[in-house]
Amino acid sequence: MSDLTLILLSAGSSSRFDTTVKKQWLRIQHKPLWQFVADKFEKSGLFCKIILVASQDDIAFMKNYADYDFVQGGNSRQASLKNALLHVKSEYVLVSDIARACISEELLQRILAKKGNADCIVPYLHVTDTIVYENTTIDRQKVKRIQTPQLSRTKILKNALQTSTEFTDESSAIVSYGATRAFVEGDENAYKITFIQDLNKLPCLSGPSSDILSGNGFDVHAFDDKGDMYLGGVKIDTEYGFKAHSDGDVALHSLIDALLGAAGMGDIGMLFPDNDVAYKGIDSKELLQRVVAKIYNYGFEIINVDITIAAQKPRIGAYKNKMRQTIAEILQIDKARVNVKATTTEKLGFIGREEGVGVIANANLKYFNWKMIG
Ligand SMILES: Nc1ccn([C@@H]2O[C@H](COP(=O)(O)O)[C@@H](O)[C@H]2O)c(=O)n1
Ligand SMILES: C[C@@]1(CO)OP(=O)(O)OP(=O)(O)OC[C@H]1O
Repeated sequence: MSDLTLILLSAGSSSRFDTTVKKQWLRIQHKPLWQFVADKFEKSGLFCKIILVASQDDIAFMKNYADYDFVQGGNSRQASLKNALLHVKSEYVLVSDIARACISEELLQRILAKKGNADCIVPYLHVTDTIVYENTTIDRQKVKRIQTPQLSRTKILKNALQTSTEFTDESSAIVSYGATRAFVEGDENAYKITFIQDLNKLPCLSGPSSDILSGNGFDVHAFDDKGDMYLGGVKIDTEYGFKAHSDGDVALHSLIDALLGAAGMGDIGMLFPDNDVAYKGIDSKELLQRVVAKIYNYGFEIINVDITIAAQKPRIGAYKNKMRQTIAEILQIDKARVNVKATTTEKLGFIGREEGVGVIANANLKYFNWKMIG
Protein backbone atom coordinates (compact mmCIF):
# COMPACT_ATOMS: atom_id res chain seq x y z
CA MET A 1 0.00 0.00 0.00
CA SER A 2 1.46 3.38 -1.02
CA ASP A 3 2.46 5.76 1.79
CA LEU A 4 1.69 8.72 -0.44
CA THR A 5 -1.47 10.84 -0.82
CA LEU A 6 -1.97 13.36 -3.63
CA ILE A 7 -3.70 16.67 -2.97
CA LEU A 8 -4.77 18.57 -6.12
CA LEU A 9 -5.73 22.20 -5.48
CA SER A 10 -8.51 23.44 -7.73
CA ALA A 11 -10.44 25.89 -5.59
CA GLY A 12 -9.19 29.05 -7.25
CA SER A 13 -11.60 31.60 -8.70
CA SER A 14 -9.46 32.17 -11.82
CA SER A 15 -9.50 35.86 -10.99
CA ARG A 16 -6.67 36.65 -13.43
CA PHE A 17 -8.10 34.37 -16.12
CA ASP A 18 -9.91 37.09 -18.04
CA THR A 19 -12.85 35.05 -19.34
CA THR A 20 -16.11 33.79 -17.82
CA VAL A 21 -14.83 30.21 -17.92
CA LYS A 22 -12.98 29.02 -14.81
CA LYS A 23 -9.67 27.48 -15.95
CA GLN A 24 -10.28 24.20 -14.13
CA TRP A 25 -13.36 23.76 -16.37
CA LEU A 26 -11.66 24.24 -19.72
CA ARG A 27 -12.07 21.04 -21.76
CA ILE A 28 -9.37 18.80 -23.07
CA GLN A 29 -11.50 16.93 -25.58
CA HIS A 30 -14.47 16.11 -23.28
CA LYS A 31 -12.55 16.17 -19.98
CA PRO A 32 -12.48 19.24 -17.73
CA LEU A 33 -8.87 20.30 -17.03
CA TRP A 34 -9.10 19.20 -13.38
CA GLN A 35 -10.10 15.66 -14.45
CA PHE A 36 -7.45 15.56 -17.17
CA VAL A 37 -4.79 16.30 -14.53
CA ALA A 38 -6.22 14.01 -11.83
CA ASP A 39 -6.58 11.07 -14.24
CA LYS A 40 -2.94 11.40 -15.34
CA PHE A 41 -1.76 11.25 -11.72
CA GLU A 42 -4.09 8.34 -10.97
CA LYS A 43 -2.72 6.38 -13.94
CA SER A 44 0.75 6.50 -12.32
CA GLY A 45 -0.54 4.18 -9.58
CA LEU A 46 1.67 6.00 -7.04
CA PHE A 47 -1.02 7.23 -4.65
CA CYS A 48 -3.10 5.55 -1.94
CA LYS A 49 -5.56 8.44 -2.18
CA ILE A 50 -6.22 11.41 -4.47
CA ILE A 51 -7.96 14.43 -2.92
CA LEU A 52 -9.36 17.21 -5.09
CA VAL A 53 -9.94 20.54 -3.36
CA ALA A 54 -12.61 22.73 -4.97
CA SER A 55 -15.51 25.07 -4.24
CA GLN A 56 -18.79 23.63 -2.99
CA ASP A 57 -20.58 24.45 -6.25
CA ASP A 58 -17.80 22.91 -8.33
CA ILE A 59 -17.75 19.73 -6.24
CA ALA A 60 -21.47 19.22 -6.87
CA PHE A 61 -20.74 19.18 -10.62
CA MET A 62 -17.36 17.39 -10.38
CA LYS A 63 -19.10 14.37 -8.85
CA ASN A 64 -20.87 13.90 -12.21
CA TYR A 65 -17.47 13.29 -13.80
CA ALA A 66 -15.37 11.22 -11.37
CA ASP A 67 -15.26 9.48 -7.96
CA TYR A 68 -12.22 11.14 -6.41
CA ASP A 69 -12.24 12.33 -2.80
CA PHE A 70 -13.50 15.90 -2.89
CA VAL A 71 -12.82 18.46 -0.15
CA GLN A 72 -14.23 21.96 -0.02
CA GLY A 73 -11.58 24.67 -0.35
CA GLY A 74 -11.03 27.71 1.83
CA ASN A 75 -10.44 31.41 1.17
CA SER A 76 -6.78 30.95 0.29
CA ARG A 77 -4.51 28.25 -1.16
CA GLN A 78 -3.17 27.61 2.35
CA ALA A 79 -6.68 27.33 3.85
CA SER A 80 -7.65 24.90 1.10
CA LEU A 81 -4.52 22.84 1.74
CA LYS A 82 -5.25 22.69 5.48
CA ASN A 83 -8.78 21.46 4.78
CA ALA A 84 -7.40 18.68 2.61
CA LEU A 85 -4.68 17.69 5.09
CA LEU A 86 -7.41 16.81 7.62
CA HIS A 87 -8.13 13.82 5.35
CA VAL A 88 -4.51 12.68 4.87
CA LYS A 89 -3.31 9.71 6.94
CA SER A 90 -0.28 8.65 4.85
CA GLU A 91 3.30 9.41 5.92
CA TYR A 92 3.94 11.54 2.81
CA VAL A 93 1.79 13.95 0.81
CA LEU A 94 2.35 15.37 -2.66
CA VAL A 95 0.64 18.73 -3.25
CA SER A 96 0.10 20.02 -6.77
CA ASP A 97 -1.98 22.71 -8.43
CA ILE A 98 -4.42 21.83 -11.19
CA ALA A 99 -3.12 24.97 -12.89
CA ARG A 100 0.19 23.13 -13.41
CA ALA A 101 -1.46 20.81 -15.90
CA CYS A 102 1.58 19.27 -17.60
CA ILE A 103 3.56 17.54 -14.84
CA SER A 104 5.82 14.98 -16.57
CA GLU A 105 6.49 11.43 -15.33
CA GLU A 106 10.20 12.36 -15.25
CA LEU A 107 9.63 15.33 -12.91
CA LEU A 108 7.45 13.19 -10.65
CA GLN A 109 10.14 10.50 -10.48
CA ARG A 110 12.87 13.07 -9.72
CA ILE A 111 10.82 14.34 -6.78
CA LEU A 112 9.94 10.88 -5.46
CA ALA A 113 13.56 9.71 -5.80
CA LYS A 114 14.46 12.20 -3.07
CA LYS A 115 11.68 11.05 -0.71
CA GLY A 116 13.05 10.95 2.84
CA ASN A 117 16.07 13.17 2.07
CA ALA A 118 14.33 16.19 3.64
CA ASP A 119 10.95 17.21 5.08
CA CYS A 120 10.01 18.81 1.77
CA ILE A 121 11.23 18.08 -1.77
CA VAL A 122 10.82 21.01 -4.13
CA PRO A 123 11.27 21.38 -7.91
CA TYR A 124 12.77 24.65 -9.06
CA LEU A 125 14.00 26.39 -12.19
CA HIS A 126 17.15 28.45 -12.58
CA VAL A 127 16.86 32.12 -13.41
CA THR A 128 18.46 33.35 -16.62
CA ASP A 129 17.31 36.99 -16.56
CA THR A 130 19.00 39.75 -14.62
CA ILE A 131 17.15 40.13 -11.31
CA VAL A 132 16.68 43.53 -9.70
CA TYR A 133 15.24 43.56 -6.19
CA GLU A 134 14.02 47.00 -5.09
CA ASN A 135 16.41 48.72 -7.50
CA THR A 136 19.36 46.54 -6.44
CA THR A 137 20.69 43.94 -8.87
CA ILE A 138 21.08 40.63 -7.05
CA ASP A 139 23.00 37.46 -7.84
CA ARG A 140 20.68 35.42 -10.02
CA GLN A 141 22.70 32.27 -9.22
CA LYS A 142 21.13 32.46 -5.77
CA VAL A 143 17.57 32.83 -7.09
CA LYS A 144 15.21 29.87 -7.65
CA ARG A 145 11.82 29.80 -9.33
CA ILE A 146 9.84 27.39 -7.17
CA GLN A 147 7.32 24.97 -8.71
CA THR A 148 4.88 22.34 -7.59
CA PRO A 149 4.26 19.46 -7.01
CA GLN A 150 6.09 19.38 -3.69
CA LEU A 151 6.57 16.25 -1.57
CA SER A 152 6.25 16.72 2.21
CA ARG A 153 6.27 14.67 5.36
CA THR A 154 2.60 14.94 6.26
CA LYS A 155 3.12 15.48 10.00
CA ILE A 156 5.72 18.22 9.43
CA LEU A 157 3.51 20.00 6.89
CA LYS A 158 0.47 19.89 9.17
CA ASN A 159 2.53 21.40 12.03
CA ALA A 160 4.15 24.00 9.77
CA LEU A 161 0.72 25.26 8.68
CA GLN A 162 -0.43 25.88 12.25
CA THR A 163 0.39 29.54 11.71
CA SER A 164 -1.41 32.73 10.74
CA THR A 165 1.34 33.48 8.21
CA GLU A 166 0.17 32.84 4.65
CA PHE A 167 2.69 30.98 2.49
CA THR A 168 2.35 30.46 -1.26
CA ASP A 169 3.98 27.02 -1.19
CA GLU A 170 4.52 24.17 1.29
CA SER A 171 8.32 24.36 1.40
CA SER A 172 8.32 28.00 2.58
CA ALA A 173 6.05 27.07 5.49
CA ILE A 174 8.17 24.02 6.33
CA VAL A 175 11.44 26.00 6.32
CA SER A 176 9.83 28.74 8.39
CA TYR A 177 8.77 26.04 10.86
CA GLY A 178 12.47 25.04 11.15
CA ALA A 179 12.30 21.83 9.14
CA THR A 180 14.33 20.91 6.04
CA ARG A 181 13.95 21.36 2.28
CA ALA A 182 15.77 19.73 -0.62
CA PHE A 183 15.62 20.86 -4.24
CA VAL A 184 15.33 18.94 -7.50
CA GLU A 185 15.52 20.11 -11.11
CA GLY A 186 12.12 21.43 -12.18
CA ASP A 187 10.53 21.45 -15.63
CA GLU A 188 9.67 24.42 -17.89
CA ASN A 189 6.58 22.46 -19.00
CA ALA A 190 5.33 22.39 -15.40
CA TYR A 191 4.09 25.87 -16.18
CA LYS A 192 1.31 27.31 -14.02
CA ILE A 193 -1.70 28.52 -16.02
CA THR A 194 -2.46 32.01 -14.74
CA PHE A 195 -3.62 33.93 -17.82
CA ILE A 196 -5.65 32.43 -20.65
CA GLN A 197 -2.73 33.03 -23.03
CA ASP A 198 -0.70 30.58 -20.93
CA LEU A 199 -2.73 27.68 -22.29
CA ASN A 200 -0.90 27.76 -25.60
CA LYS A 201 2.43 27.34 -23.76
CA LEU A 202 1.47 23.85 -22.60
CA PRO A 203 2.19 21.21 -25.25
CA CYS A 204 0.46 18.45 -23.27
CA LEU A 205 -2.98 20.06 -23.73
CA SER A 206 -5.15 19.36 -26.76
CA GLY A 207 -8.21 21.48 -27.45
CA PRO A 208 -11.87 20.79 -26.58
CA SER A 209 -14.05 18.38 -28.49
CA SER A 210 -16.10 20.06 -31.22
CA ASP A 211 -19.06 17.80 -30.45
CA ILE A 212 -22.49 19.39 -30.00
CA LEU A 213 -24.12 18.61 -26.64
CA SER A 214 -27.90 18.39 -26.82
CA GLY A 215 -30.42 18.45 -23.97
CA ASN A 216 -34.18 18.50 -23.56
CA GLY A 217 -36.66 19.74 -21.01
CA PHE A 218 -40.32 19.07 -20.28
CA ASP A 219 -42.54 20.79 -17.73
CA VAL A 220 -46.22 21.22 -16.95
CA HIS A 221 -48.09 23.72 -14.79
CA ALA A 222 -51.81 23.79 -14.01
CA PHE A 223 -53.77 27.03 -14.29
CA ASP A 224 -54.66 28.92 -11.16
CA ASP A 225 -57.77 31.15 -11.17
CA LYS A 226 -55.75 33.88 -9.46
CA GLY A 227 -52.35 35.51 -9.92
CA ASP A 228 -50.41 36.84 -12.90
CA MET A 229 -49.23 34.68 -15.77
CA TYR A 230 -45.61 34.73 -16.90
CA LEU A 231 -44.57 32.62 -19.89
CA GLY A 232 -41.26 32.68 -21.73
CA GLY A 233 -40.16 35.50 -19.46
CA VAL A 234 -43.08 37.69 -20.57
CA LYS A 235 -46.21 38.85 -18.69
CA ILE A 236 -49.28 37.42 -20.46
CA ASP A 237 -52.51 39.44 -20.38
CA THR A 238 -54.86 36.93 -18.71
CA GLU A 239 -57.15 36.82 -15.68
CA TYR A 240 -55.48 33.61 -14.49
CA GLY A 241 -51.96 32.38 -13.66
CA PHE A 242 -50.17 29.09 -12.90
CA LYS A 243 -50.12 26.99 -9.77
CA ALA A 244 -46.45 26.93 -8.75
CA HIS A 245 -43.87 27.56 -6.06
CA SER A 246 -42.16 30.15 -8.27
CA ASP A 247 -43.86 32.54 -10.73
CA GLY A 248 -44.82 29.37 -12.64
CA ASP A 249 -43.12 30.22 -15.95
CA VAL A 250 -43.35 26.69 -17.29
CA ALA A 251 -41.60 27.64 -20.55
CA LEU A 252 -38.50 28.92 -18.76
CA HIS A 253 -38.51 25.87 -16.46
CA SER A 254 -38.52 23.60 -19.48
CA LEU A 255 -35.73 25.65 -21.07
CA ILE A 256 -33.69 25.47 -17.85
CA ASP A 257 -34.00 21.68 -17.85
CA ALA A 258 -32.91 21.55 -21.49
CA LEU A 259 -29.79 23.61 -20.71
CA LEU A 260 -29.00 21.57 -17.60
CA GLY A 261 -29.57 18.39 -19.57
CA ALA A 262 -27.15 19.38 -22.33
CA ALA A 263 -24.52 20.30 -19.70
CA GLY A 264 -25.08 17.15 -17.64
CA MET A 265 -26.03 19.23 -14.61
CA GLY A 266 -29.17 17.39 -13.50
CA ASP A 267 -32.50 19.20 -13.36
CA ILE A 268 -34.12 22.40 -12.13
CA GLY A 269 -35.46 20.94 -8.92
CA MET A 270 -31.98 19.84 -7.86
CA LEU A 271 -30.76 23.43 -8.13
CA PHE A 272 -33.92 25.20 -6.89
CA PRO A 273 -35.97 22.83 -4.70
CA ASP A 274 -39.70 23.58 -4.87
CA ASN A 275 -39.97 23.38 -1.08
CA ASP A 276 -37.29 26.02 -0.48
CA VAL A 277 -38.76 29.31 0.70
CA ALA A 278 -35.96 31.11 -1.16
CA TYR A 279 -37.75 30.37 -4.44
CA LYS A 280 -41.29 31.18 -3.31
CA GLY A 281 -42.75 33.42 -6.02
CA ILE A 282 -39.31 33.90 -7.62
CA ASP A 283 -39.08 35.37 -11.12
CA SER A 284 -38.06 32.42 -13.29
CA LYS A 285 -35.90 34.78 -15.40
CA GLU A 286 -33.67 34.97 -12.29
CA LEU A 287 -33.46 31.18 -12.19
CA LEU A 288 -32.55 31.13 -15.88
CA GLN A 289 -29.88 33.79 -15.33
CA ARG A 290 -28.26 31.69 -12.57
CA VAL A 291 -28.26 28.61 -14.78
CA VAL A 292 -26.79 30.52 -17.73
CA ALA A 293 -23.99 31.82 -15.48
CA LYS A 294 -23.18 28.21 -14.47
CA ILE A 295 -23.25 27.11 -18.12
CA TYR A 296 -20.63 29.71 -19.08
CA ASN A 297 -18.54 29.32 -15.88
CA TYR A 298 -18.30 25.57 -16.42
CA GLY A 299 -16.91 25.93 -19.94
CA PHE A 300 -19.95 25.68 -22.21
CA GLU A 301 -21.34 28.00 -24.88
CA ILE A 302 -24.97 28.07 -25.98
CA ILE A 303 -25.53 27.36 -29.68
CA ASN A 304 -29.35 27.51 -29.96
CA VAL A 305 -32.57 26.70 -28.13
CA ASP A 306 -36.01 25.66 -29.37
CA ILE A 307 -39.18 25.79 -27.26
CA THR A 308 -42.60 24.27 -28.00
CA ILE A 309 -45.51 25.50 -25.87
CA ALA A 310 -48.51 23.14 -25.90
CA ALA A 311 -51.51 25.22 -24.81
CA GLN A 312 -55.18 25.44 -25.79
CA LYS A 313 -55.00 28.86 -24.10
CA PRO A 314 -53.68 31.53 -23.88
CA ARG A 315 -52.89 32.35 -27.52
CA ILE A 316 -49.25 33.32 -27.51
CA GLY A 317 -48.64 34.41 -31.11
CA ALA A 318 -48.52 38.07 -30.15
CA TYR A 319 -45.94 37.37 -27.43
CA LYS A 320 -43.50 35.14 -29.32
CA ASN A 321 -41.13 37.87 -30.47
CA LYS A 322 -40.88 39.40 -27.01
CA MET A 323 -40.27 35.93 -25.52
CA ARG A 324 -37.46 35.32 -28.00
CA GLN A 325 -35.89 38.71 -27.30
CA THR A 326 -36.16 38.25 -23.53
CA ILE A 327 -34.69 34.75 -23.58
CA ALA A 328 -31.92 35.69 -26.07
CA GLU A 329 -30.77 38.51 -23.79
CA ILE A 330 -30.53 36.18 -20.79
CA LEU A 331 -28.78 33.45 -22.80
CA GLN A 332 -26.44 36.09 -24.33
CA ILE A 333 -27.07 34.78 -27.87
CA ASP A 334 -28.72 36.23 -30.98
CA LYS A 335 -32.52 36.20 -31.07
CA ALA A 336 -32.21 34.24 -34.33
CA ARG A 337 -30.94 31.27 -32.30
CA VAL A 338 -33.94 31.30 -29.95
CA ASN A 339 -37.06 29.71 -31.44
CA VAL A 340 -40.51 29.66 -29.79
CA LYS A 341 -43.33 27.53 -31.17
CA ALA A 342 -46.89 26.98 -29.97
CA THR A 343 -49.47 24.30 -30.55
CA THR A 344 -52.83 23.25 -29.21
CA THR A 345 -53.64 19.59 -28.58
CA GLU A 346 -56.85 19.88 -30.64
CA LYS A 347 -58.78 19.95 -27.33
CA LEU A 348 -57.39 16.54 -26.36
CA GLY A 349 -56.13 15.70 -22.84
CA PHE A 350 -55.58 18.01 -19.88
CA ILE A 351 -54.16 20.70 -22.14
CA GLY A 352 -57.17 20.45 -24.45
CA ARG A 353 -59.47 20.70 -21.43
CA GLU A 354 -57.69 23.99 -20.60
CA GLU A 355 -56.42 22.67 -17.29
CA GLY A 356 -52.82 23.77 -17.86
CA VAL A 357 -49.83 24.14 -20.19
CA GLY A 358 -47.03 21.77 -21.14
CA VAL A 359 -43.69 22.83 -22.66
CA ILE A 360 -40.93 20.88 -24.37
CA ALA A 361 -37.56 22.56 -24.93
CA ASN A 362 -34.28 21.66 -26.58
CA ALA A 363 -30.87 23.23 -26.11
CA ASN A 364 -27.57 22.70 -27.93
CA LEU A 365 -24.25 23.55 -26.31
CA LYS A 366 -20.60 23.39 -27.31
CA TYR A 367 -17.42 23.71 -25.29
CA PHE A 368 -15.68 27.09 -25.03
CA ASN A 369 -12.88 26.82 -27.57
CA TRP A 370 -9.88 28.14 -25.66
CA LYS A 371 -7.59 27.05 -28.56
CA MET A 372 -8.83 30.06 -30.53
CA ILE A 373 -7.32 32.44 -27.99
CA GLY A 374 -4.26 34.12 -29.56
N1 LIG B 1 -40.91 12.02 -9.69
C1 LIG B 1 -40.23 13.18 -9.51
C2 LIG B 1 -40.70 14.41 -10.04
C3 LIG B 1 -40.01 15.55 -9.79
N2 LIG B 1 -38.84 15.50 -9.08
C4 LIG B 1 -38.07 16.71 -8.78
O1 LIG B 1 -38.96 17.76 -8.48
C5 LIG B 1 -38.70 18.89 -9.31
C6 LIG B 1 -40.00 19.57 -9.63
O2 LIG B 1 -40.82 18.62 -10.31
P1 LIG B 1 -42.15 19.18 -10.96
O3 LIG B 1 -42.90 17.94 -11.41
O4 LIG B 1 -42.85 19.94 -9.87
O5 LIG B 1 -41.75 20.05 -12.10
C7 LIG B 1 -38.02 18.30 -10.54
O6 LIG B 1 -37.20 19.25 -11.18
C8 LIG B 1 -37.21 17.18 -9.93
O7 LIG B 1 -36.01 17.70 -9.43
C9 LIG B 1 -38.38 14.29 -8.60
O8 LIG B 1 -37.29 14.25 -7.97
N3 LIG B 1 -39.09 13.14 -8.81
C1 LIG C 1 -39.21 26.33 -10.34
C2 LIG C 1 -39.26 25.61 -9.04
C3 LIG C 1 -38.59 26.52 -8.05
O1 LIG C 1 -38.58 25.96 -6.78
O2 LIG C 1 -40.59 25.41 -8.51
P1 LIG C 1 -41.95 25.48 -9.30
O3 LIG C 1 -42.31 26.91 -9.53
O4 LIG C 1 -42.94 24.66 -8.54
O5 LIG C 1 -41.74 24.83 -10.72
P2 LIG C 1 -41.49 23.25 -11.00
O6 LIG C 1 -41.08 23.14 -12.42
O7 LIG C 1 -42.67 22.47 -10.57
O8 LIG C 1 -40.29 22.81 -10.06
C4 LIG C 1 -39.01 23.33 -10.27
C5 LIG C 1 -38.59 24.23 -9.10
O9 LIG C 1 -37.23 24.40 -9.25
